[in-house]
Amino acid sequence: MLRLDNVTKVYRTGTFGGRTVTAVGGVSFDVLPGEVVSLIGESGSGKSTIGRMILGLTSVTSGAITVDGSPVRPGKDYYRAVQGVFQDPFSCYNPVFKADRVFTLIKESYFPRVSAAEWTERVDAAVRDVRLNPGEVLGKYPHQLSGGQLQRMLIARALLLDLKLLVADEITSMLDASTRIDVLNLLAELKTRGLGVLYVTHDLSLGTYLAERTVVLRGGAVVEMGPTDQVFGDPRHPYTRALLAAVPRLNAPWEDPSPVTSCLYHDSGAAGGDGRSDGRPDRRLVEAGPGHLVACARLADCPPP
Ligand SMILES: Nc1ncnc2c1ncn2[C@@H]1O[C@H](COP(=O)(O)OP(=O)(O)OP(=O)(O)O)[C@@H](O)[C@H]1O
Repeated sequence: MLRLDNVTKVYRTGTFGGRTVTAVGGVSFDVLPGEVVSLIGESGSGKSTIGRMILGLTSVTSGAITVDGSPVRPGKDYYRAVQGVFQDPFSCYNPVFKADRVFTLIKESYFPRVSAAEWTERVDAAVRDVRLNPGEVLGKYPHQLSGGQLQRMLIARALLLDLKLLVADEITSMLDASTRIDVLNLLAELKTRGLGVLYVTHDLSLGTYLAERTVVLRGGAVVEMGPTDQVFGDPRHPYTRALLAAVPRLNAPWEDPSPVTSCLYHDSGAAGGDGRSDGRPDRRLVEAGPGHLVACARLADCPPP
């Protein structure tokens, strides 16, 4: 199980690192085995930073990320269990080598003692698992394959390991509509194998398609999270409502989301007598229903995280 506990990431910027950007502030959520959780937010909300911290590609400033109770430890053992697939499949392949070199590298690192014949069988099985025909994709250069085929080969590569968690960061945004649905259905199948999937996207409709739970992120903090049907069927935070209102609908003009008339956080008394919290965004989440958590909707009245 993946768990983020009050995770914050502050980047240093500027010529001598004199300025800082809080990309993620006090985020807590988990992803259970066999569950797809979608992490939704607009550009710059901190989604990729969370993915990169889980994959050990950037450090955590404070808080903790654990997988099955162990902290992120970039290295062979960790990547045997935790893998990422990203938006642009072409950037993951060296155009000089055939695309199936991604499988060879996995064999060299993780399974050097597996015989060539057995490895061929395993690769064929993994490629078929992602609904590709080995005869059509193996032995080809990246430019001879489509984005969808390359993306599925990266998922097949992950399946060759003893994977527990897959971070899928905008993996369908460069694919055409039908290939996108194929890849989403594939992710949905992965969860039946007990794999946890963190599906990072800015596209609401894709997130709702396959995720049991949804985490809505804004400005590096969670504004609402819970069962997907609750978050999108009964959105309680104005930002979630605004996101939903912004989804284009055929024959329906765009409407402003309904104005904020109440705030669960303040109205529940969770803010204390003076209406202020200790500034930790996760503390500002209150329960709107079972497992359905909503942040303060009058952020201006609360101290910044
Ligand atoms: N290496 C970095 N150094 C400094 N600031 C960064 C760095 N990476 C990201 N940021 C900043 O952190 C914030 C969150 O960025 P992040 O890429 O995580 O957002 P995102 O939600 O994934 O956006 P997008 O959907 O556009 O990829 C942004 O303000 C971004 O400018």
